[in-house]
Amino acid sequence: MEARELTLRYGSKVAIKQVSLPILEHKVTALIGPSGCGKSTFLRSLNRMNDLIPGANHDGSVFLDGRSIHDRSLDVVDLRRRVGMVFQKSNPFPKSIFENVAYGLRVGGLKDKAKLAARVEKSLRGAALWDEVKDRMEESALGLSGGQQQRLCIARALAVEPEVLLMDEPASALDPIATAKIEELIHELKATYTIAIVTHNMQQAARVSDRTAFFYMGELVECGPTEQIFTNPHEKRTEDYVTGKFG
Ligand SMILES: Nc1ncnc2c1ncn2[C@@H]1O[C@H](COP(=O)(O)OP(=O)(O)OP(=O)(O)O)[C@@H](O)[C@H]1O
Repeated sequence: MEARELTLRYGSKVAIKQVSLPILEHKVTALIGPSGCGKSTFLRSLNRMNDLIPGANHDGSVFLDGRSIHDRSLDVVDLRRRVGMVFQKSNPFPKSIFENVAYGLRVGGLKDKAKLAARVEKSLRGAALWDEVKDRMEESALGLSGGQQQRLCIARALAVEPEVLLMDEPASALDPIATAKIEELIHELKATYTIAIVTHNMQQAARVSDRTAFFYMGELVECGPTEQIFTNPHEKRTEDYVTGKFG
């Protein structure tokens, strides 16, 4: 995926300004920066989730496989299937574990029970949750722990076989053990998926990402290999942020 000179406004308020940023295939790109700098806005622009916010409007483009995601002939539902999203707070449906993962498949028209079961199992395995839930598939998803619920939401996103996964602070509500599991999972998922992740936690960005993009007041200050951004950034503002001079 690639954003080119993307500007997004809420009404007349500019949230991100002329951001050009590639999200490289099979890599993890971390979006960092102080609160309100536009990280989530940028992330939501990648699958047009901002379209759902009244007054949101944009200039510039986002390309997926070389095609603009704002192309009139593009089906937004299909875009969101290809570019899935996991939110800060896990949001399982008040349904069984099985039905949470099967949901998108049923909406997509898959009815065959054996095929549904196979896809649900594959997705739960992909989200490193299968062993913990395989004997309780009919129980309510709301009975899972916070970390399990978040992995269930990841399984739900994986079930419809996306190409890109957008994660908005997926571990910020979790304890250190559950966080470590999510980070390990992100590492495994990048073999199959392209990932963009917003995180407030710089150690987490350093641990999970290949590339890091630093945003400040709606602008992309710089993006590069994570190690370079943390040890040898080109911009003074990046250095000040990653060394904790401001937050
Ligand atoms: N729905 C909205 N309506 C109006 N303004 C919004 C909306 N969502 C975000 N904003 C504004 O856009 C700017 C960027 O917000 P955004 O949430 O993208 O930043 P962020 O870097 O993700 O922040 P945080 O780290 O605190 O989540 C902020 O000034 C914010 O107040």
